[in-house]
Amino acid sequence: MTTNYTGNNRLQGSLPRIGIRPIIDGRRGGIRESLEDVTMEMARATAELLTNNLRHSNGLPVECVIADTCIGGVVEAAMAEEKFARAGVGLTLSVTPSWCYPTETIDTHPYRPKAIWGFNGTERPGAVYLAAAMSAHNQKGLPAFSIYGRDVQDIGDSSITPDVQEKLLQFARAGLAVATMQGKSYLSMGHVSMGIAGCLADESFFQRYLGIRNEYVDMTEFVRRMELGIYDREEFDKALAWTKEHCIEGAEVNPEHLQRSEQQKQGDWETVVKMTLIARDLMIGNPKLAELGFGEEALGRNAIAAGFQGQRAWTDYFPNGDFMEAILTSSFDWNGIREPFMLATENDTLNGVTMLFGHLLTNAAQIFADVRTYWSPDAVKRVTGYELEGAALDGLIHLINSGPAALDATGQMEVDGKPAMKPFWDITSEDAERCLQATRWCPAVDFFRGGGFSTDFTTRGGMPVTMARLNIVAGIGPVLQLAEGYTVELPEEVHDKLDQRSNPTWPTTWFVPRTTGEGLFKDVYTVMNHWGSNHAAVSYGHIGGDLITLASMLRIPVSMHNVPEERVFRPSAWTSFGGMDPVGADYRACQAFGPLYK
Ligand SMILES: C[C@H](O)[C@@H](O)[C@@H](O)C(=O)CO
Ligand SMILES: [Mn+2]
Repeated sequence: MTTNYTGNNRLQGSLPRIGIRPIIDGRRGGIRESLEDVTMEMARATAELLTNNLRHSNGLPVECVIADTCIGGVVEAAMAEEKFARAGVGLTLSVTPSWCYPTETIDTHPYRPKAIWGFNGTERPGAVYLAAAMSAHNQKGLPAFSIYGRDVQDIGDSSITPDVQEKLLQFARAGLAVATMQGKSYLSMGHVSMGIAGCLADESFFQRYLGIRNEYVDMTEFVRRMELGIYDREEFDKALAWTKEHCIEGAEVNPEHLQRSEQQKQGDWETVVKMTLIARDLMIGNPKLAELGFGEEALGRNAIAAGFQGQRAWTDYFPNGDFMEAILTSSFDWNGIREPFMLATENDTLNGVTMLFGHLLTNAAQIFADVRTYWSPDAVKRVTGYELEGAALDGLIHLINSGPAALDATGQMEVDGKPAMKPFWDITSEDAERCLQATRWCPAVDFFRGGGFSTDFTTRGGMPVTMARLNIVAGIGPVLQLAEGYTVELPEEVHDKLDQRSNPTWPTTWFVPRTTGEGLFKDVYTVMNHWGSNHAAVSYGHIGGDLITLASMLRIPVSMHNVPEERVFRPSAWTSFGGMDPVGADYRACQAFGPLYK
């Protein structure tokens, strides 16, 4: 399989760059001159760190743009701003080892994420500037992130200490996510699925918090395109052949009278492959369609995320979207290894956004899941006779989407010998093949009268993951909740007994959140009992700190998390909203500053 960088970067809009702003004491005749080199070196070192450690989710390198001069006053600040505007800078990092003049030099862009690294060296009062600049940002209502290393360094020491590196990268990952979403679309294919409120696209939320435009297409568009052949028919032939070779049919669990004939199933395979091509083309377009005479369709909808309603209007008659959603959210298909798409089942727009957050922060595929069942140790013992042990000692949560999930979630890829979900550029064709081999495609069950093929696999245990969900609550607006934890594996016969009670043809991830013995993380049951929706998006790694940083940039409060304090990184202003009560301060700050794009 080849690695294919053309994935989703047919999206319009430049990939955001990071602006680096070297700030300096403007006094010439000695002071400024003595600082020029060391300040510009800080900028170069910062740019090198970011470029070497960050990539856009489509695999392209993240570029930094350094101001042409050190910024000692308002004119040089304006010159830098002009350069950044031309270069598509979406977030800025100011760096300085010395005292400078805050209101003359800070980044006053109204919504662009911004941070300042004040060098901890006492030859010059860099930290004094940092605090004064933060005070200016806070007085002006332009929240900014403060980065200050713990140990004093000698002036001229151009190394970036690990604690500063961590903060610079955490800020940059979240800031890139904010900037990447701006100006893109969320495409609803269909509308509300079975009364799920998350399907209601809250345009005010998308526009004012994310800068994302809502686009809509009726599901009949799939019928039009299939019947009129508005898809790349050569690719279809290639895709169908690949599907027949790599997608192994699984158990037929339907009763006789509901089973579809072999002929029907062959037709269903063709339909679901076409649906996959069409959904992708609807999201990001396809120049091949223009060659077929369909210029408008070739453009797509510039969708960085989308949802497919599926149930029930479509699935009561046509094959369901499980294959389409599973393949598109995976990091590979018949064209090779590529960036996964963010495609929400049942068009749950809020879970789709949560998937998008996780994807932009990790660059990996995301799991869409129903949060279906909490299994207590007693219940597992009663039903299976098995005593839960190890990480599952306190019980476990059955995450199982109603049919599809990214094949990356099989956990067949590894990092350092452990199950993982990797950015597509680190995935090998052997990884992809193992994921496919660990998956069975089972004829759809009775919920889906029109047939289709659901994604049956069980995630390997031992993977660090973060479960999250964006909710919208009247009177507050968007609220994020998250739980870091691990996947766990049950003995096969135990899993089968529990799985058979649910829907054994669907994808299972057994999840145990990290609990603290108190509050919302008192125990596993409490986490499930306070989950705000039927769905969750699951990312690889413990990314709760990054999600908290991202949420603060978007002014979205976090209602529930189990992230240790040292990984919680928000703008310095949050402290003034009651740093002794961080959760309340978060709510008060988000309320006070309001949506990022107002
Ligand atoms: C098949 C069922 O209708 C499921 O799709 C339904 O229970 C859900 O997934 C609800 O989120
Ligand atoms: Mn669901």
